[in-house]
Amino acid sequence: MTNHSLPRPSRPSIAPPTGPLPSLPVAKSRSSNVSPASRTTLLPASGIASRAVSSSALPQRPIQKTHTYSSSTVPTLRADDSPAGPLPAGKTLRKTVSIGSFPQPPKSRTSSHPPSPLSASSTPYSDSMSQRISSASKPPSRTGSIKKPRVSNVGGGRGLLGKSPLSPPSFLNGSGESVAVETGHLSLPSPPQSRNSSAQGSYATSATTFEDIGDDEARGRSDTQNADRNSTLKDGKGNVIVSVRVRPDVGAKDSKQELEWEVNNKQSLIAYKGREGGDYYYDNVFDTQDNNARVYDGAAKRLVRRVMEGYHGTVFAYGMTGTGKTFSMQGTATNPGVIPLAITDIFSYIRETPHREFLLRVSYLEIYNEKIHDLLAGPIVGMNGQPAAQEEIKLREDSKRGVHATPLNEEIVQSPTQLLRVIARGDNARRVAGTQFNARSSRSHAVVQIVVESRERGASGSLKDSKRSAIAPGGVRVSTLSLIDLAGSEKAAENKERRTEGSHINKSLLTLGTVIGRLSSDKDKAASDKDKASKEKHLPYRDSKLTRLLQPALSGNSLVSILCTIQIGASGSIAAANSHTGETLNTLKFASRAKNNIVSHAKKAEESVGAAGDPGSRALLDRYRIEIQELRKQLEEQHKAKESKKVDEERERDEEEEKARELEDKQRHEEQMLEMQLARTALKERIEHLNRLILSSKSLGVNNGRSFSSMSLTRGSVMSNVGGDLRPNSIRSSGSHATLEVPGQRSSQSPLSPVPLDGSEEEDSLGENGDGTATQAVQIQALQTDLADKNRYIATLEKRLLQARRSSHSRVSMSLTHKVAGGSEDGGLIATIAEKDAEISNLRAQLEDKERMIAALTSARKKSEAAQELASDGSPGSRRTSHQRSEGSNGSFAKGSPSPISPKSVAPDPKPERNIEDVTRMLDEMISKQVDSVRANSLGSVRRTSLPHDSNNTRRSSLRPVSEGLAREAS
Ligand SMILES: Nc1ncnc2c1ncn2[C@@H]1O[C@H](COP(=O)(O)OP(=O)(O)OP(=O)(O)O)[C@@H](O)[C@H]1O
Repeated sequence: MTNHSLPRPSRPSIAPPTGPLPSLPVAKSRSSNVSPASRTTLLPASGIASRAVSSSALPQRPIQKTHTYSSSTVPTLRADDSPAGPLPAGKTLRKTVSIGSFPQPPKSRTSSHPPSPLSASSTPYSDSMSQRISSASKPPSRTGSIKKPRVSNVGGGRGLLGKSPLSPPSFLNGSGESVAVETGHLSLPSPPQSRNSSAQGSYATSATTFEDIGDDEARGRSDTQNADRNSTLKDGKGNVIVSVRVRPDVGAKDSKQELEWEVNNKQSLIAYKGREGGDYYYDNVFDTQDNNARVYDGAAKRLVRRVMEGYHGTVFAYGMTGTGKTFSMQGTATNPGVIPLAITDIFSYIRETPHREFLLRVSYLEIYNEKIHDLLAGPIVGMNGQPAAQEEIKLREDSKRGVHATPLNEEIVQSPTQLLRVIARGDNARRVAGTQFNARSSRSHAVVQIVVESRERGASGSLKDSKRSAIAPGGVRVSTLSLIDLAGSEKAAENKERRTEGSHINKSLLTLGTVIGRLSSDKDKAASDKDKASKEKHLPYRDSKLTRLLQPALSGNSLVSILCTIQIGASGSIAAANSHTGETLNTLKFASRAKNNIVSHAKKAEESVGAAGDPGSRALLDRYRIEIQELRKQLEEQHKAKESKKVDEERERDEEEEKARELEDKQRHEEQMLEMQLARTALKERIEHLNRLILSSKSLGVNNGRSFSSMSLTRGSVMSNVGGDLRPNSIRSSGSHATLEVPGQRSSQSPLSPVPLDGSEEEDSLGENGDGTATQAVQIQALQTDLADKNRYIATLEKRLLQARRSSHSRVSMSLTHKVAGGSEDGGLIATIAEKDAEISNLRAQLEDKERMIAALTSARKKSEAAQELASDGSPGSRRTSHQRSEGSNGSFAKGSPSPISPKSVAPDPKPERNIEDVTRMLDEMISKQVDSVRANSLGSVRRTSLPHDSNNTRRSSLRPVSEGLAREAS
């Protein structure tokens, strides 16, 4: 039987402790001492296993890799060393509550169950002995490593993992076996495994479910062990993983020490063969060859995944100073530790879970000299510019958040790089100092806390949709991953500061050990004692900040993974080596107690719905969602308000435009009315003038072709309305005067306007001497006045027309832009304009007629004057005529009696008489024409809109019948 023992490592760089190290608070009653009585392995003193093959000698990866250290003294395991004493049959060593999905036992192919160490009391030693012997008698392995047969009894101490066959399966070793199988040990370095970055490929330790058997196989675990663990697949589930990592030695090695230790990572065994020795089984044992990736895969990967699924998880590294806690947690650039690998996995998980959305926030604190410091707070500058102290951070507890430090910076992170950067910032702020054992010793406990919030995405599950939807169905799940690098226990340093730090560190670690040590009795107590206060009194969580902070994890709310780091070899004095060994044993015992005592009831965090409204809620994701929803609502409201304002403005604008249009229409209408009124007035005035003219002409007898003398004779008849031969000249009533609406104009402009209709006008019209000469002059004067009136009127009309055109142009251009149904109105306007034009041209024509008439009258008068002059040159006719007229004035003439001035009787020259008659006839025609036209115009204006406006001729012709009718009516 040959065991290959490793050469003792020399440690030139790290001097062994010179004095006794302060022992960790290990409850002696639970020590894992292996009772000599129960420890059945009887190793010959010479049977020291040593590494027969150097790691460099064999290029291939060994099937097994166990570093065996031998000791001349064989430790004994006393079953009665257990604080609880020998376990009664069926008594469970640990009460554990597990979740189905978290740690499950490994799958294995065989089912070889070694006897439990506890069975030593109930099982004949011979059984185990025979097994060990048979095991030992197996042919040597490929490397020829033959290990001494040993009995490893762990049952006596709770910290050790052996069990009675009566006891239920252990979380750690499945069936609770205490493996005492001798195996060949290969001291070959195992090549670093390629790390599976996917969270899916993780495997668990003996206490956890193996999801990737291939990984386990790669590790070369023995079939036997896998089988043992498989046997507990169904019933052995735990939420606590305890791993031990052995730090490689550097420099000189203590061969004696090395020989006393056996590290078997395949069996997850660490055996100490010295005094108080024993076999220590854990979920994982990482030897000196294992890199950080392997440590992470074995100790933390599964837990990290569970945290992403909604469980709380705590990973902490515990061990003596300089044993590699920080190295394991942080790692190096080429060998990243648990923290960076966990971060990578967190983001891998998020990528692989598209149906959920996540929010990550991170905080980083340290407990230094029993004070909490925020490592992410950055340097604080005081009022005087000097660095100031941080606000005191306290630990508080509430139902929602449990125990938590406050106030503490939390940073929301969105990428692995960002998260790593935040943590690196905290690392830089952490207190480290050179100590006797570690050039960069952590002087504080450092806690990285990553809070994972997650919630189900919307129904469609697409990122886009979920971004759009304000609130996805379901609540927010909040879980926490705590990654803790504890300060290492250390002996009192010479430096005062280090000593103070060390005392605080040791005190908190002592409290931690005490709490974990009392957890088992707490479990028993829990059933009967529900009182929290008495429980807390029993468990001194409040004795240190560290235990207070770890309270949720230790009291079972969290999945726990404890990585204990040890260093086996220690150079230096015997005392130092002994102290070092004692310290290592303490660490191992702590690990065993933790595994045995910590009971995790970890449950998936509830999805909190509606917690967002609660300001104390941790679910930032929900709060953000609500905030986003509210902001969106505000935005929509603002948008709506803006829209309605716009609509109102538009409506107001429309109303204003409408009003302006109406006003404009009104103005236009008024203008039109005014124009019409003016036109009407002017027309009336003209009619009146013309009427007066007609009256004058008729009273002169122009119409009936009589001579001026006969006209003068008929005047009296007109007045008296006597004589059927006489025409009723006075056809105008005073009503026509009443229609004149511009009296000032009329009275001032027209000399004929105050002409009464009672016949007095005839006095004027007859002239001074009543011989017709004066009448002609009066007529001419009247016509000239009328002409002046017409001119003025035309000027007025033209002015009005111009104004009307201007306003209509502007209106037309306006109405073209926004008028929908203004066509008829425009047509009317245009028609009005055309009508006015026609009227003007008509008036011009009339004016021309008048001018012609005046010219004719003037020439007639001249001729008449010439004729009179001739007559007065000796002709009695003229005097007679005058005489006859005077006679006539005194008496009445019979109808048809010859006129004294008749051409036949008295006219010396028939030519002038003819001329006068012509002129009279012409005037008569013109005047009657004018009267017709004016009357037709004045009456036709009423029907104007329905009349065609194409030309003056058309209008005149169309009006004629009306004027004729009127004339008829008048006559
Ligand atoms: N497994 C390992 N492989 C290689 N080097 C290691 C290993 N573990 C630790 N070391 C080295 O040992 C030294 C001390 O390690 P580390 O600082 O991690 O110890 P520690 O336990 O954190 O000490 P302390 O409690 O004083 O902080 C470091 O230089 C580190 O690189």
